[in-house]
Amino acid sequence: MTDYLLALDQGTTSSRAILFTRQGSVVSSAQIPFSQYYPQPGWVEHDPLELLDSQLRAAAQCVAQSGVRPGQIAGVGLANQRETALMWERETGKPVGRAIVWQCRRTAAFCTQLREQGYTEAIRARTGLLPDAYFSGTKYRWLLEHTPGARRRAERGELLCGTVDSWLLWNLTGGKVHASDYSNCCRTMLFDIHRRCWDETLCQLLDVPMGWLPQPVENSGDLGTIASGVPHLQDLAGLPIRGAAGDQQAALFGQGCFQAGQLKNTYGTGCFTLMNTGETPVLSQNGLLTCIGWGLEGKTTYILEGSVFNAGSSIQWLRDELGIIRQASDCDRLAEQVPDNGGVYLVSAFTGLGAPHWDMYARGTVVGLTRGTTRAHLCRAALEGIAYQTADLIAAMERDAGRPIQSLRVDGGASVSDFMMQYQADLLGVPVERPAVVETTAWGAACLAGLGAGLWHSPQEIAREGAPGRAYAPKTDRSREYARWQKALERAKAWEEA
Ligand SMILES: Nc1ncnc2c1ncn2[C@@H]1O[C@H](COP(=O)(O)OP(=O)(O)O)[C@@H](O)[C@H]1O
Ligand SMILES: O=P(O)(O)OC[C@H](O)CO
Repeated sequence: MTDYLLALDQGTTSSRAILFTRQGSVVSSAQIPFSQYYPQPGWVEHDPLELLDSQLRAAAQCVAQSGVRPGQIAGVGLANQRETALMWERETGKPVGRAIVWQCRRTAAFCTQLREQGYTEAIRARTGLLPDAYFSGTKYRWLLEHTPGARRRAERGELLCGTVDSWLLWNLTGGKVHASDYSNCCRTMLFDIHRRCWDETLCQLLDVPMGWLPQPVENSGDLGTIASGVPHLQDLAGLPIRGAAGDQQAALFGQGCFQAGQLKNTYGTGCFTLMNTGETPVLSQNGLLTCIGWGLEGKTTYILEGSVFNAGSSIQWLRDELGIIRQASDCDRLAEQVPDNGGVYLVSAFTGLGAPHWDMYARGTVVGLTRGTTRAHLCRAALEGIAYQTADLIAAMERDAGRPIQSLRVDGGASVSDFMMQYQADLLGVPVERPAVVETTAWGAACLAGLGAGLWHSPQEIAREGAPGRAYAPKTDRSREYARWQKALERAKAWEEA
């Protein structure tokens, strides 16, 4: 019986592989971290070979320890850190330079120039994005401009480029497939989300040759097979790759948000909130991004997306920089020891504020301190601060979508905080639902592969078995605290001078 699905989840700090049953139980998993490179302030790079090697080894280890024979695996699904851009030689497959990671700010000045030259609306109308260094397009441009001979070689077809999904597909298929799925393409600032193709005008504006880019493909279907000779994967040669998506969209899919209006928030280092808006793209009036969730059998599902740049990272700050907790879970324990926040608000704008505020010059702020403030109040303020920022994002989504949300599905490492989940439900006034097993990104990739392999015929047929998760019903009215939060937010805004 080919009843298993293998998900490869290539993330920003580690590569993971999880083998699932078709009912969604985890049979086996493996995780391998890799190096981060910070060659200059604000720059972040990855070594493409380290990414690949860690991912291949994780896959091999996961299957080897599972006791499942490769022949029992119906399909492989990929999920990946999005926007990270790289290039490699068509002939040898060797990477040319390092990958420029999504967090890297090296193209910020060029993006400011695009805004000043009045391109914001044209970019937004076609791509659903705002000109920002976050997206891949200006990273591709940078690679071509700063690598000797690259532009000439790219134009001759000697070099290929892509995001991490393309790099994995190329290597897994032994150089047969140069493609990128819609959910990754739409994060480049070069992709027309309405026509679902690369946009000639934007490619010209960013000086990126169109022939250099991978072929856009749907998120499920025949994406190739694992070639013989792929390092570490000799035993997996011949396995079909049947699904791929950017990790945040994969998580939305894995959370089962198939209906318009359903949304999820992932609480990790930052927060990523995605709402399914159905088959019509909704252009935000409130600073959110419009993207493709997935393309399946000719139908495109669109999403609204917003992110909080610093969420779980504020807990890391309390631990590593202030030293007032020893481990993240201490933060919850302390927060629960005080009856309220004691008037303390922590705005974690360490690197500015993302959607819906978009303030590059905001900075982290703690207000309301008194001589009675304890570390428990600070811990509580940090957790509340994550929930307030999520509430700000969701309020913007509700305005754009023109309807209130019914519930919020959550996942990610920081979603284990019971205190924060309850506070989130109180603030939003709707239930917050956390699945028992929170590896929704990998499960989303597995589901896309399962659809491509024919295990199910539509997303609605996918049913995950297992222990139910936990739902947090709203209990306490937090409108007074939320109003005070808005005041704290104003104190954090426009702090740094340009
Ligand atoms: N009990 C907890 N309460 C609050 N935050 C937590 C808790 N446990 C972990 N975190 C936070 O979760 C984050 C890690 O989540 P994870 O989903 O692994 O992030 P990422 O994928 O961004 O690396 C860290 O920033 C950590 O501070
Ligand atoms: O690798 P993650 O989980 O931090 O996700 C990164 C996002 O895809 C960036 O947009």
